[in-house]
Amino acid sequence: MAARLDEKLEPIFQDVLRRNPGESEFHQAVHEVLETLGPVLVKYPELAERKIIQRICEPERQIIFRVPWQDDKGETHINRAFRVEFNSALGPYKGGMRFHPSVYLGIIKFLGFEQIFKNALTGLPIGGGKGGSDFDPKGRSEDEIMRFCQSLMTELYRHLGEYTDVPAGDIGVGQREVGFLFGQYKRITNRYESGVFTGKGLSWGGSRARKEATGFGTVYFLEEMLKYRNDSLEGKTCVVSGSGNVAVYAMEKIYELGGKVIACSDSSGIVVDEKGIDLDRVKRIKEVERRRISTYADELQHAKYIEDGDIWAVPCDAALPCATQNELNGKDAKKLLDNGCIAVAEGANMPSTPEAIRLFLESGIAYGPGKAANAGGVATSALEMQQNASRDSWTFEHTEQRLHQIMKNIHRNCYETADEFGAPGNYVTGANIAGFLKVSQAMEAMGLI
Ligand SMILES: NC(=O)C1=CN([C@@H]2O[C@H](COP(=O)(O)OP(=O)(O)OC[C@H]3O[C@@H](n4cnc5c(N)ncnc54)[C@H](O)[C@@H]3O)[C@@H](O)[C@H]2O)C=CC1
Ligand SMILES: O=C(O)CCC(=O)C(=O)O
Repeated sequence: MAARLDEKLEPIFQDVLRRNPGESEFHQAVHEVLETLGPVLVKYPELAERKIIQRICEPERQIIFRVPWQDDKGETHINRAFRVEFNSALGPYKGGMRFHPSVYLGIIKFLGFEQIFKNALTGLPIGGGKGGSDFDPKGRSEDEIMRFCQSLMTELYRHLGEYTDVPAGDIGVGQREVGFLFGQYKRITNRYESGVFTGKGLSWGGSRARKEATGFGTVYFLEEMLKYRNDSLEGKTCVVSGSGNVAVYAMEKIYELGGKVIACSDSSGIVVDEKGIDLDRVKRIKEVERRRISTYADELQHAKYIEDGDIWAVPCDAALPCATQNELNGKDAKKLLDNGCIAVAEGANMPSTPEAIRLFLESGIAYGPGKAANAGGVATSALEMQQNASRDSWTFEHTEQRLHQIMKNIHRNCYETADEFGAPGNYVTGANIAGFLKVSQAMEAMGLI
């Protein structure tokens, strides 16, 4: 675990450890936020008296339930699912659902905790929540996935609602799964409540640019960080981990803004293509055929596939971790810095370990933490909710323009807040404090909640 906290914050963290045993990812996420809040308590001592931090660290509600389902052979399986409704001071709980075998309460809690601050930074009326299951979709047929989603929603529906809790996708949950989940919600409740889910298909209430939003937003954030340093993405070499929803559209926007992507990955290995990753090929392999990224190198002789390879060892100007938590550790950070990397923008949630973050901050490179850099996805989800509420459907251009402006605002807010609290250029401090102040002010106004 990272450095000791200041004397007011350390007991709060010790309490989080005691109350949430074994949830290491949640501890990590809380510690990272507490590390930056010292100057806030100096400026606003009343927040400490009213235990606002302790309240924010405790979810408003945690739902854990059984999901029984049958595979194609008739065999019964039991999975566990979660929805952590963390904080609703700013709006209905909002955050994705993750299907991955590694999912347990500690992962959903870390994601829900991050979501509180991220959603506050968007400036839109959304609280923080997250959900998921230890179900592994890999190798499952479409029918099996549908049955699993229907069983999960048969329990979860009673906790959702457009004014209560609004899920979306995350790892292992894309538009197909959102369709199965939303369909079962509609069937059970007998309500076409479009705003209860985001990431929907365009013909049934989805928003244009939502699919692209997280990746595009991450690159807009990167562009802003570079612009503030009188630099740009033009001609920059980038590596992007993952090849899922966030990674694919981050790559697309990098190309649009004049950069070049030379490596991407999946959970089996990495692909390096010095000529520039062929994005149409990646989209076909991943979005249509749902195959491994190694297929890329099978098809293109000049590209290199390295099983279990280390993407952060590929020299680059900018690195975009877009796969999963703790995928970039201290050694990786050192490799990136030694190879001349000047910027890191996180498309994934908490992809860098505390040691990696420390090295990035000490080096003075442009480092954009996930809760700021990847907020474009959830922001566009909130725009989807706006369109649903007004029975409207915006153009791609209009929605993307809104997304772009939101990312510029988030960047400026983080930058200026970091400055104000004595940490110029430190977007971790800026994002945590700006998000925290917005949520705590709303909580204060509502009394002891
Ligand atoms: N989808 C969204 O709108 C948002 C997603 N995120 C975050 O972005 C990251 C990626 O999410 P999506 O692209 O939506 O998911 P996805 O399921 O579309 O893609 C995930 C990618 O990460 C790789 N991956 C997953 N687990 C891995 C592991 N243990 N080791 C190595 N690679 C692994 C997968 O092979 C895949 O390429 C996650 O951290 C998620 O929480 C953050 C904000 C919004
Ligand atoms: O669009 C959403 O509601 C959720 C996006 C998400 O899960 C995230 O920001 O990590």
